[in-house]
Amino acid sequence: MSLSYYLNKILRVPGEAQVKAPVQAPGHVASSLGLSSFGAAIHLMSNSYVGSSVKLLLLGSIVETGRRLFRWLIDRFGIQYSTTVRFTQGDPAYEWIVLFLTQENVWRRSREFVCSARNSQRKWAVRAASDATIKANAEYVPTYKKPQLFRWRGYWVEIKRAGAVAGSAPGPAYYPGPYSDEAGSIYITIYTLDMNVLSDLVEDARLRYLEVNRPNVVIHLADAHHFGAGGQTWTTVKHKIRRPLSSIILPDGVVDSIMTDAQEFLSTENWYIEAGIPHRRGYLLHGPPGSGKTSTIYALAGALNLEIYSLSLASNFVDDSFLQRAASSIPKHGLFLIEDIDCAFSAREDEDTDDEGDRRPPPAAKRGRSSVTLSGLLNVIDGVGSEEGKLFFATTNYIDRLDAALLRPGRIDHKIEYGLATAQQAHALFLQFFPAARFPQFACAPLPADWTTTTTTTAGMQHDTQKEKPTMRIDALAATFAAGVPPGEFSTAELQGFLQGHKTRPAEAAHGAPSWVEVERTERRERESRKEERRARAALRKAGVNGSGMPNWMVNGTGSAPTGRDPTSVQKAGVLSF
Ligand SMILES: Nc1ncnc2c1ncn2[C@@H]1O[C@H](COP(=O)(O)OP(=O)(O)OP(=O)(O)O)[C@@H](O)[C@H]1O
Repeated sequence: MSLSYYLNKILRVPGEAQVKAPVQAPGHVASSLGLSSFGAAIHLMSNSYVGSSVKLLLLGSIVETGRRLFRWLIDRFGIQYSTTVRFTQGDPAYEWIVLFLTQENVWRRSREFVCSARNSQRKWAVRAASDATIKANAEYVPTYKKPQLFRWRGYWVEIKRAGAVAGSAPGPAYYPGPYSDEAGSIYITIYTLDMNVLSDLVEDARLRYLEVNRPNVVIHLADAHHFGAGGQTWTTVKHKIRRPLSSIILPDGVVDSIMTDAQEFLSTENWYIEAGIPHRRGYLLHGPPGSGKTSTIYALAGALNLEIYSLSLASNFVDDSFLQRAASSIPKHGLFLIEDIDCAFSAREDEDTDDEGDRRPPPAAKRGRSSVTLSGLLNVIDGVGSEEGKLFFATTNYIDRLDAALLRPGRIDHKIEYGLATAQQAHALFLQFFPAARFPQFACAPLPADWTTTTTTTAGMQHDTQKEKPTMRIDALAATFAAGVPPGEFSTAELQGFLQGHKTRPAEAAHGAPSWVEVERTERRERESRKEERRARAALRKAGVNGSGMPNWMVNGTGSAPTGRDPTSVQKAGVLSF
């Protein structure tokens, strides 16, 4: 037989046409197994030149077959003895697993990082530096470009990621593997047959997340920057230190009433089910800017242990479908917050609200046009496609712009009005800024004239409070401050801004309030007169009159002579008289 026949026999590929060889029964079976070929090959190998070539060929075939067999075994093993789960960025479970991986120090085996300046949104960051001052500045985000194995409770777990590294600038996928089209996902594979191990891992991750975030309020924001990647809506997470409810200064009973109502709602789910009433509760906080609406909601969420899902209808990327998806992806007992809810009411957006003395900002609809329609908004509030058990909060500076359909009970169950600071609020705010405990020298004021200054430190901070001579007790100073600020004229945020400028000088703050009020009033008057001028100029432009007092069509031929129009309309603008 020829050499080509033997080679053909050895290297044949299943399914490939074979060179026909004479069949020799009973060696037929051995022949079909390739044993006769093998024997012949051995025989050939004894010939020096041909033999070594065939040996090489044979060796290569064996190695390749072994490799394929190994791959096949790994694949089968992987399919049968592992469970893979995907965590998508934007889902709360993604946050749990990110923290879990960071705590498990999986990054230690990473050899590729993205270095970036530290910021509050980074989730995968590792601050690997021995010097604490350096640590604070830069962070190293593992790319997890290659899958990594780690041990958890005796199980082998593998992590892969797809898409950009969380917290890094959007760009090409860092893991250009089979999942590269799915931005911002983490794949966890556990090598076990037991599904319970997977749920145990996820639960472990969730508990760690709750523990770490105990001192914080977690706020999920819908961020247009990331919108589109995998259709996620809640893509940005912020952690704010919990603010005590007592730090919200409102008329007596206001905060307590919201808190009690919300607590009752959360604890009476069965009652809602039995009564056939959807288990949700809506609150509307309305009033001028800087009066504490958002702060109240954050403080409540902290006290009730709820995560906030917040979006503003003034964001131009929010439309009905986005709103629907965002609402339906909020987990049970999440607090859904819509800021600037008046923005959904474009019907009345063109009304002129710049009345003299109206210090509110332009309506949300004017600041950023929302594509959300009233019916889209009502559907979301009614809970179409969303989990029940949600607290819904909305804020607005313009309650009069809201449609009656929105305000009906069942959608908005509780309306809370916020106002500009009262004397009582000014007094309380002053005491919050200057607690007697931090200013002990004011406790027994007035002091003798020969009182000398000393320097003390409180909680590691050096105060120069003693530089100010305590002539009055703190509570007396608070009363002086409250008397110096006219009630209902300034927001709490404005008073806070003034007091911040006197952090360590309570007496100066208290006695300086009246002159600050005068300065503020002057500035407001100036702002108002500038606004008035702008309004007059706009009216002129509308009427087709230029700066010379002559109609445009008379001076430069632009525009057209007013025909059939009220001839007094220009005069009504208060500028022309001809
Ligand atoms: N009633 C208040 N009690 C305590 N702090 C307040 C109060 N009102 C305002 N502040 C302070 O003023 C700042 C702005 O408050 P906040 O954002 O809650 O106001 P807002 O009413 O939500 O304003 P906007 O309508 O512009 O959203 C915060 O730093 C907050 O601490």
